[in-house]
Order: sequence, then C-alpha cells, then structure tokens
Amino acid sequence: TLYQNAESLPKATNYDFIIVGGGAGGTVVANRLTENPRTKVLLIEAGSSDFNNLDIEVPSFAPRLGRTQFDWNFTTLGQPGLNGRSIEYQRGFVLGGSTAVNIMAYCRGSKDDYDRWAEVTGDEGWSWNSLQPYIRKIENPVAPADHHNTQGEIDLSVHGHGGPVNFSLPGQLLPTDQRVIGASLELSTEFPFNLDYNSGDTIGIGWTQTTTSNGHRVDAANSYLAPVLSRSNLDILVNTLVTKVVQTGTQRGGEPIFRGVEFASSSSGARFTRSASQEVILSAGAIKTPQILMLSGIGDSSHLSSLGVKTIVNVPDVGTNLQDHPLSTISWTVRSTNTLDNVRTNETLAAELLQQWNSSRTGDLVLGPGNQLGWLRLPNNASIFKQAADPSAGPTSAHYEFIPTDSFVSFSQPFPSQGNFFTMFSNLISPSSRGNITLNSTDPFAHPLIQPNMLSTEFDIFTMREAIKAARRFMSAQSWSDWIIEETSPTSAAQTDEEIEEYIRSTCFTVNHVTCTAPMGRTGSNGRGSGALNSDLTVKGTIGLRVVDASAFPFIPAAHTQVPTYILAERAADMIKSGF
Ligand SMILES: Cc1cc2nc3c(=O)[nH]c(=O)nc-3n(C[C@H](O)[C@H](O)[C@H](O)COP(=O)(O)OP(=O)(O)OC[C@H]3O[C@@H](n4cnc5c(N)ncnc54)[C@H](O)[C@@H]3O)c2cc1C
Repeated sequence: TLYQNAESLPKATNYDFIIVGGGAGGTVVANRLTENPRTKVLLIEAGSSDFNNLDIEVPSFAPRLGRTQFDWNFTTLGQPGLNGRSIEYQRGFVLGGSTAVNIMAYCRGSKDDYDRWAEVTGDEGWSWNSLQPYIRKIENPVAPADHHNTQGEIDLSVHGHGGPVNFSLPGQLLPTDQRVIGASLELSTEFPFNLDYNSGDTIGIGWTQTTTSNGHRVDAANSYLAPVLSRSNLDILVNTLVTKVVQTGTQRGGEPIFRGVEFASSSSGARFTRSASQEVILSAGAIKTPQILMLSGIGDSSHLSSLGVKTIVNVPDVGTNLQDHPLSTISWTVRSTNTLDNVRTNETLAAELLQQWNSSRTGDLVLGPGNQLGWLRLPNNASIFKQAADPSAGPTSAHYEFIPTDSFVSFSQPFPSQGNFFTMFSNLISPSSRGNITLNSTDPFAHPLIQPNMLSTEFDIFTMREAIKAARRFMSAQSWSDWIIEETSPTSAAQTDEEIEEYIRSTCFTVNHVTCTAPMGRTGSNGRGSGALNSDLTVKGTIGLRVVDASAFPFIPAAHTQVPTYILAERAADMIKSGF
C-alpha cells in the first residue's frame, strides 16, 4: 500500500524490515525481500511518488530536472581545487531516487573495479566473477526505440535476460555516430573500438547502453517497485523524512541494537517512531545516509561531540572517503545544420518532437547521453606515474571517459541561441581526490556540509588536462574533417598546460556520482581507515542496521554508478534473505 504521509500509516502493522530511501539501493531490497510473502516491509521515501511525471519519463528531458521538486537542491562547499567554487549537487527526491533524474547511462564498471572491492573487504563475494549472477539478474536487453539493427553495437552473450531493468542501445541514430566510430577505427591504438564496455573490460570507444525502453526512461521506481506495488507485504510511505535511526536495545556483548527509525513529514510536524523485528536498512544515498548515521550517534566521536551529538558508536569513517567524477567539456562549431542543438533553438521542432514522442515514443527525445561512450587510460609511461600511484583499479578500468555529444553543452557558459556544435565531455573516472560529508547542524531537515574536494591531487588535474588534449587528438581524425569547423572559445584559447588547467579549475562540474561515504571494509576491523561497514554491509559496532546504497562502495567504479548500486543491492538482498 502507498501512504502519502506519516499520519496515515496504520499503527498496528508490524514490519520485519524498514528501508530508508527508495532509490537504486532501496527499491532492489524492497522488491527482493517481499518476494517472500511472509516478510513484511516498510519503505520510507522523503520525496514524492510522482515518478510518472513527463519530465522524468522523456529521456532527453533529463537536464530539466535539476533545481526542481525532484531535486534535493544540495550545493557543495567551496572547493579549493575548483578555484573556491561551490557547485550544484543534484540528487533525486522522488521514488526512484537519483535513477529518476539521471542521464541513464547503463554501465556496470570493470572486472578490476569489483576485484578491488573483494580485495579491500577480504570478501571474495564482491569479485567480478562471484557477482556474475547478480550482474545478469538485474537486466533485460530490449530493442532500441527506432528498432535499428544492433549487430556490431553490443555483445549479447555477456548480458543477462529477463531481469527487471530494461536497457537498450540508442533509439535514434545521429549523423555523428559513424564519425565517432570511424575516428576510433582510424586512431585505434589510442582509441580502440570496444564492442561492449559492459563485458568486464571497459576500455575503448563503444555504443552507449542506456536505461531506456520503448523510448521511455527506466528507473528504480518503474523497474523494481511498480511491478510489486500490489504485494500486500509491501508498504511504501512517501513525503516522509527519516530523521534518525533509534537504538532499541543492547546485545548481550554490549553492542547497541538499532532496529528503530524516527520520521516526520515536515520539520515542525510530529515525530513518529517504528521498529523492525529484523533490520533497518539505510538506502538514503551517499549524502543522506552518512548524515542519518551521524545524527543517530554513529560516526566520528570528535565530530559528533562538536555538535553536541552523543556518540553511541564511534565509527570514524562515516562521512569520509567521498568520491565523485569531475567533468569538463570542450565544443566545436560544425559544418552541418542538422544537430541536436535544433531541439533547443527551434521551438516548432521541439513541439513536433514532443508530439512524435507522445504518439510513437520515437525521435530525438528518446535519446539519453551521447550515442557512444569512451573509456580510456593514460599511457603506461605517462609522467605522472613517476610521482603518483595509479588510482585506477587495474587495466580494465579507465582513467577518463569521453561522452561525444551532437550539440553544444556547457556547465559554465550560456547556451548559444543559434548555431550547430559538437561537444566532448572529458570526465575523470578514477579519481584519487577524497572529500567528505559532515554535519552542519543537528536539524535533520538541514543539509549536511558537502565537500567533494575535487581535483585536489596532482594525478586528478594531470588526468583532466590529458583528457582534454586526448579529446583534441580524437577530433583531429580524418573522419571529422567534413564535419568539424573549429574549437569554440574559451577552450580554443587554452593551449598551454597552465591555460588548460585554469580552464578546468574554473569550469569543472560533476557527473553527479557522489559515492563511498560509508564505505565497506574488512569485517571486524575497527578504527579510522578500516571502513564504516562490515563486508556484509552491516554498520560496524551495531546490530540490526545495514547500509545498501552507493555510500557503501569502498572505491568508486570507473563507470556511471547506478548499475554498480543495483549490483551491490542485489547481493545485499540475497545476504539479508539468507540470514533471515
Ligand atoms: C543528475 C544525475 C545524473 C546521473 N547520471 C547517471 C547516469 O547516466 N548513469 C548512472 O549509472 N548513474 C547516474 N547517476 C548516478 C546514479 O543515479 C546514482 O549513483 C544512484 O542512483 C545511487 O543510488 P542510491 O540508492 O545510493 O541513491 P539514490 O538513488 O539517490 O536514492 C536515495 C533515496 O533516498 C531518499 N532519501 C534520502 N534521505 C532520506 C531520508 N532521510 N528519509 C527518507 N528518504 C530519504 C532520496 O529521496 C532518494 O529517493 C546520476 C545521478 C544524478 C543526480
């Protein structure tokens, strides 16, 4: 049953599990736990249940969703590596969480990413090979919206079938597609073609897989939740913020039991508490999960006492270790009048395209991010490796990512009202910078302090710079010669390393992949740097409390982060079920 506010939740119901947050992590757990009709689950979501909103459904409307009713409206602290700038830090505030507002890239990450998780946790179950059943269980490949022949664009043998998350190749082909692929074939030593970056080896340029199906966004709400809404053992409470987890007892060994949650529908509204007979599962995402833990007395004791919060369990790693992917863009004018810029600059065309989407779910509006993605490594002899260790997980993980885009995009400049462009996103995908989340106040309705600390290491700025230079080399391929006119300002003026660095620091934005703020580590090891969670995702030093979301990653995968969250949550659900 779906309840719209805390007051309406029946008091008499007893729950086995209470899940906090209905995003990528929480929906998977809610779905899998309620497969057993005897398991009663309550999912509490702070945002609304309006995941059928048109701006969410139409894939290419994704950029409209920031700073709306579907956004938490976070802003970071000033970041030293970004010339002191604060940036908008988007997170989904609706059932589906950030999967309802993201740009839909479908990326599992690499074999080395998961093997590193297994290594740092000492838990072989997190390795790429061990996770295969979960990796395949999630997904279901479907035809692209335009039903084009996808031979040569995907390796279906590495994919699963019949899972809840439909994904597809680009639903509308673009004139730049063959130029991207052509440049990769031409410059294949540096930019090799990769038939499927989801095979475990991500490296190269390949066709983008997206969480879209039949021209429509696929998110955690419509894939994992909508099909099971009618289960009588699943209650969902929306528009309700969990303000903290509550200690409900003490285990014989002295460990505190946290099977309670406190929640409220508004900051001045009544506070309610409920407890679960088995577990409370925090899936509030990488910003709110550490905030909830700290507000509940679980975190670094010196930080908690500075705000007058009584420490119940001293877990120094809560809120530390934040990792994210910075992005930078570079644009060119093009010889064509047929680019996706027209959707922005021509209102008549935009109206026609919406009509086309409404009637047939086809056309330019079905598109997610660029139709291809590139996952690339610095050369082994790059000078930076003389002074810095390689932060990537291994040879199947990229250092940086390309998103080639058939239009103008910038996060620092106004969009031109006319003209046709091509843009390359260069994203740092194996960063060594680390940020943190701390409390600003003890008010759960106040935002915590968010310090991503992007580009705070030599490796990170070096790699961003090299990624811009690599983008220029890629665009100098013959296959672009009849398309590209010239690089636009201000990047065209940034030629020396110092100039490129200044451009990056003054314009760099985020791919919105905040993760790793309650990282799992070795089970039983304690103290700073040992992780906030055991390798089964239970919170260190507690009973009855687990974290299942992107906070739990020890390292950010060299990938977009929704699928790694689904993968983590699928295994978590199995671990929970087997212990119950
Ligand atoms: C703009 C944007 C673009 C992105 N693009 C991509 C992409 O193209 N591909 C990709 O793979 N990934 C992308 N991501 C990242 C991806 O969506 C996230 O990594 C993923 O959704 C994380 O899952 P999660 O469960 O940790 O958190 P979320 O999915 O954010 O879910 C957390 C949920 O908890 C709720 N919540 C928080 N606090 C509370 C509380 N106190 N009480 C109750 N509920 C609470 C939130 O409202 C939210 O619904 C993008 C993200 C954004 C924001």
